[in-house]
Amino acid sequence: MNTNGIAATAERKDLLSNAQAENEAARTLSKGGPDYGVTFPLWRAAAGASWHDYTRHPFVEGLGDGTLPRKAFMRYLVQDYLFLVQFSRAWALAVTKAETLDEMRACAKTVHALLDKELHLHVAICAAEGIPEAELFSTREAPQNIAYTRYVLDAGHSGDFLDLIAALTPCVLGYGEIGARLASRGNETGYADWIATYAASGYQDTCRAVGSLIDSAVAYRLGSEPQESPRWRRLCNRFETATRLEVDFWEMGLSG
Ligand SMILES: Cc1ncc(C[n+]2csc(CCO)c2C)c(N)n1
Repeated sequence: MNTNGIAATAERKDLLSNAQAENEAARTLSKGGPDYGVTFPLWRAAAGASWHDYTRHPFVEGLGDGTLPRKAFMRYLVQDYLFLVQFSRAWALAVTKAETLDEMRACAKTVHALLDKELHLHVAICAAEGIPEAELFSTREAPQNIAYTRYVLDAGHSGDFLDLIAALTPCVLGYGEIGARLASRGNETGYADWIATYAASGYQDTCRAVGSLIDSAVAYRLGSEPQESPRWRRLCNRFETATRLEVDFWEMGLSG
């Protein structure tokens, strides 16, 4: 093959991969979002309109088109710092509720990522706005923040690993879905860094890893037909309740 032939093949491959990427995006949209495994899409479908209210909330749309007032974003971000502190505790609880070493490792990794990466992002943005970390830590928690984080912790304390994971899932995978969708619109907004954090391939990989953790945890405890288990409905309820608490969290950002 001459060099032109090689170039033409490379170009065709590019065209093909673009077409594949577009097909993938179209399939993703028609399904209501990325799958991240097999359990998550079932829980998402069972949550019905609540999932839409969470992932298409006006706060989210404002991030996407840049119309979200900075004051609302900062109110959200300061509360989110406190939220992440409680979520680190919840993932640490998941380490103690785990039943396999792989589960323990996956949850411990998330605790580490939260404490050593995600929290720093919030601290850096707040520092740039003149809010020091000590002030963040001593801010009063909003009732919506208390309701959500303590609901998740209670799901873990009163239930088993699956109860806790079902309550943790909307947070992790919902942000993956929101980030991917907002980034695919390609708007240049003041919130591009926030969007890029969750659209990044690193975070999308995390979402797939968490999706696979959920699938294995469900199969390990409920077998190959989990939807037949008497526990299935309760897990769907946990997922939906956490989803509704995410909606309230966005509302808190817009209030005041
Ligand atoms: C209200 C609220 N919900 C979800 C997230 C996203 N999030 C929370 S913890 C975590 C990492 C793994 O658990 C991610 C991505 C957030 N920051 N704030």
